[in-house]
This record gives sequence, C-alpha cells and structure tokens, in this order.
Amino acid sequence: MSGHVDIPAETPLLSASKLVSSALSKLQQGQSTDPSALKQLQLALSILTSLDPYLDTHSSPASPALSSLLKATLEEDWTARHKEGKTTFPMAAGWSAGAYEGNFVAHVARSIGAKRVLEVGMFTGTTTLAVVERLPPAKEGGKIVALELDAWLGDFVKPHFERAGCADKFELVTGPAKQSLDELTKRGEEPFDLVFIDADKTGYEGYFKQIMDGGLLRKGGVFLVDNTLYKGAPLLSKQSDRKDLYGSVDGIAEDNAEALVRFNDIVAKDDRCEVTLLPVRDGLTWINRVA
Ligand SMILES: C[S@@+](CC[C@H](N)C(=O)[O-])C[C@H]1O[C@@H](n2cnc3c(N)ncnc32)[C@H](O)[C@@H]1O
Repeated sequence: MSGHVDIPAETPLLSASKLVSSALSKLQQGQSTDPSALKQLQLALSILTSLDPYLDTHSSPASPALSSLLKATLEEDWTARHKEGKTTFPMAAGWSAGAYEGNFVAHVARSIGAKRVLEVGMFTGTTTLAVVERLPPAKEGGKIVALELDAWLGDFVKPHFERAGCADKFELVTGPAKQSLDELTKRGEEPFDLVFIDADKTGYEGYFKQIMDGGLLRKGGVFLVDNTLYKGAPLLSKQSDRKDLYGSVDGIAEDNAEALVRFNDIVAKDDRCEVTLLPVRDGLTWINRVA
C-alpha cells in the first residue's frame, strides 16, 4: 500500500498552535480579560521565536573558516555593491542559508559518501564552504561545482576557500543557471552525488527537469531543495489565503511563493523520486532519485 498516512506529529509548532488556538477561542468567546489567554499567547510566541536560535545553539558550531565567511557576509555593504552593479539583485546577508543549514547539507553529503556536489545559487558560498570542507581531497575525487549569476561573488568567496585549503575542490560557473546547466551537460560532466538547489525560486522547476533529464544527478543520488515551505505560503492551500499572507507579511514575493507551491506538487508526484519535505528553516526537500 502506498500513499500518505497521517500520523499526528508532536512538534514544537503543534504545541504553539494549540496554545494559540486555545487562547483565540477564549478571546473569541469575549473573555478578552482572561489572563491565561494572554499567557498562552506569550508562551506560543516564545516557542515560535526560540526554535531557530535553539536549533543553532544545539547543533555543531561552524568551523573557523565558515565563521569568518559568515562574518564577512554579515558585514558586507550589500546596498553599495548593488548600486555599483556588482550584484544583479539587491541582496542581504539573510540570503545566506547560514551555519545550521550549511552544516545540515554538509552532514547529508558526508552521510551519503558524496564526492561530487552541485550547488545551484551560491551567494557568498557559506553552504558551499561547509560542504567542501567535508568532501574527500581533490585527488580522491572531491569536488563541488557552484552555479552563480554574479561573477563578483566569486571574488568575494575566493580568499575564504583559499584560506580553508579547499580551493582545489571548488569550481564556480557564472551566468544564468539554465545556461550553466546546459554547459555542464554538453561538456559531459560526470553525474553528481548531491545537488543543492537554492537559486531563483521561479527557476526551480526548470532546474529540476534539466538536472534529471540531462543526467546530472546519478541514479541513487540526492537533491536538497531550499525554501520549499517559503515563509509558510505553501501551507495555505487556498490561493485567496495566500494572497492575504502576501498582503500582510513583508518580504514575501508572490511569484516565488506560487512557483514553490507548484514545484512541491510536481516533485511529490514524480515517480522517479522519493520525497521528504523537512521543516528545516524555510523548508528543505530531500529527494532521492530512485529511477
Ligand atoms: C538564496 S541565495 C543562495 C544562498 C546559498 N545557496 C547559501 O546556501 O547560502 C540565491 C543565489 O542565487 C543566485 N541566482 C539568482 N538567480 C540566478 C540564476 N538565474 N542563475 C544563477 N544564480 C542565480 C543569486 O544571485 C543568489 O546569490
């Protein structure tokens, strides 16, 4: 028997939602002065806001090289770089997946014994560095290829990879990822063991198809795809509710959100894949290519 069997998950988010739901029903019954409702909402808020910092502090810390790259990412003047034309988009340090997720992708790479990794959308290379530090030496086949639109980001990351002693395991291919993936296929690049997709969200569907059809991920290999719970939008099944979300929370791009709603539906139904959507940060989908 196959399909989805829902076993209720006991998670921090479930606790928070129970608290909010109980408090809300009291408030809706006109008991707005009930102090327990306020306390429940405060507890819910604490749980919701503590989750990500707690995950960070109870997971392995970043290596010295990764800490220094994260610091440089945080301290960079992204507004100035965009004005100078060095970056296509107005970027921010928050575009980095950060130490926790970078380390998670690296754990996966190590656990599956990956030697060859492809990253689509590098930014300041924090995940790239976390992964490359754990790959086998270049002479044993360890290699990460990162695709990135902006060549300037290559200059930004280079000294960090050199200092970490990993420059020989790293190749950057600049330009639009669609073209770069075509180039990799044309030059007969050996299939990768792990592919991390984290570039423009409206491109995900195309990148997934190109990688699968172009044979860039080996059979048995793993995709990790970032932002698949994009700010919570895919959790709202009605488009009218999602529109309310876009209107009420800053920083949610409707085209990105809708692209991820579609992407999640497509991969969940792809019978060449085994798919687990993990609530890691903004959602991380783990896809095993089985055919
Ligand atoms: C969210 S950031 C990547 C973060 C990075 N993977 C990490 O783990 O920290 C997305 C990156 O994708 C790049 N990007 C956007 N559109 C792209 C495209 N069409 N082709 C290649 N890269 C693109 C952006 O320039 C940006 O650096």
